[in-house]
Amino acid sequence: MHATGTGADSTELAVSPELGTWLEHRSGRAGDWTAADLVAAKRGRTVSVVIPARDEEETVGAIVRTIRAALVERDPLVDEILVVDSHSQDATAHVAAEAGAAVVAQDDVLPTLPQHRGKGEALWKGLAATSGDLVVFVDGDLYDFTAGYVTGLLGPLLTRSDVDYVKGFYHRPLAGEGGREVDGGGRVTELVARPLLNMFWPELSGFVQPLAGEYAGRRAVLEAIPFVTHYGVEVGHLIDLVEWRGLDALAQVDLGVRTHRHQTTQALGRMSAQIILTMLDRLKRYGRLSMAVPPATLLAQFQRSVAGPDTGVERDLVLTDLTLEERDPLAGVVHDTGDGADSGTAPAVSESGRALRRTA
Ligand SMILES: O=c1ccn([C@@H]2O[C@H](COP(=O)(O)OP(=O)(O)O)[C@@H](O)[C@H]2O)c(=O)[nH]1
Ligand SMILES: O=C(O)[C@@H](COP(=O)(O)O)O[C@H]1O[C@H](CO)[C@@H](O)[C@H](O)[C@H]1O
Repeated sequence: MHATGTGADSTELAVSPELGTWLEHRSGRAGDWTAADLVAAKRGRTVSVVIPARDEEETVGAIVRTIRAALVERDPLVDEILVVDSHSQDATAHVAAEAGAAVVAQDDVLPTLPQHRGKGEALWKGLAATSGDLVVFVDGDLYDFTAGYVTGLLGPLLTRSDVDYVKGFYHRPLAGEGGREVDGGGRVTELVARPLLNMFWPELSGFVQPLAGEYAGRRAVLEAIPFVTHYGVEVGHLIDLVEWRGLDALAQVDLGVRTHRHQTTQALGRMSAQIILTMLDRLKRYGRLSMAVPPATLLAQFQRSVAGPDTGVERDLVLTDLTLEERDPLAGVVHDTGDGADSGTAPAVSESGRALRRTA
């Protein structure tokens, strides 16, 4: 493992031997597997792709069409594609259905439960509303998505039995009015998630893109872990899985380049706070940090005043409640709600989604 850098006393720096070994044998490339190879490796297992989508009418259709053409019609690797319409205000649901995906409104899945907002909620509902033995999560705001994202993520899961969860990684340009910064994307990753993971879970510091929105896992494992309802879902997964299954059950695959719709700095401020709160919760949960006073969850931000200065600082004060919410592992919830037609089956998703039956 080539590394650069010297310590304050000019000693050579190096990652731990465990991490060095992990990087060597748990990092792959999307090109390592062809769709045809993976179809042959399925051996009766099924694959679901879940796309969380809030206001993604511009991009979700092309993503669905790409998966359908390459991995349903040409090589039958993917058995179902579900877009979870996450309170979109645009034509996301229509565009996704036209492209050939099943579509379900987020709140129509397990409707008898209290409802939450957020990306993690959309993912958890997507898991509940699908039935594949392997589940691939793909963001709906990608501009240069290729079928290789899906085959790359499925490769380790279909060809190995000792890997439970695979994260994508990629170069992440930041495209904006000022042009394109080649590796400027992943701002919350570089400024928040990576430093904190290196401090508190150094065993996870080998993940090139710990917040990557493209990842896949075995259903039995995904249904056994909680899903933080907002943007803390990715970092929550990594921490919960490394604590439960160990680093060797996790892998990462190079998917090339990823460009996506970027959020504003203020939105990433809220995302950062959700990720920090998730990590503080896990530090406490796993006994790595005790806190005399729990962190406050009300975030105050300041925006250029629209309605005229009302805060004495000539800006509008924007308050957001970031109380950490998470879904319990799905496996327990499905049995507890018992909404299925008979004991142990998953509750039918509403008619706008898919009538799914899954035995326990
Ligand atoms: O409440 C939400 C927030 C986000 N998303 C989707 O989750 C993915 C990633 O979210 P976003 O693009 O906002 O995050 P970023 O990639 O900017 O970090 C996208 O497909 C969003 O449409 C969602 O389904 N529900
Ligand atoms: O990686 C990141 O820093 C953020 C923001 O990315 P950009 O700075 O807009 O490229 O994007 C990711 O983070 C979210 C929270 O984990 C994930 O849900 C997104 O899928 C992922 O794009």
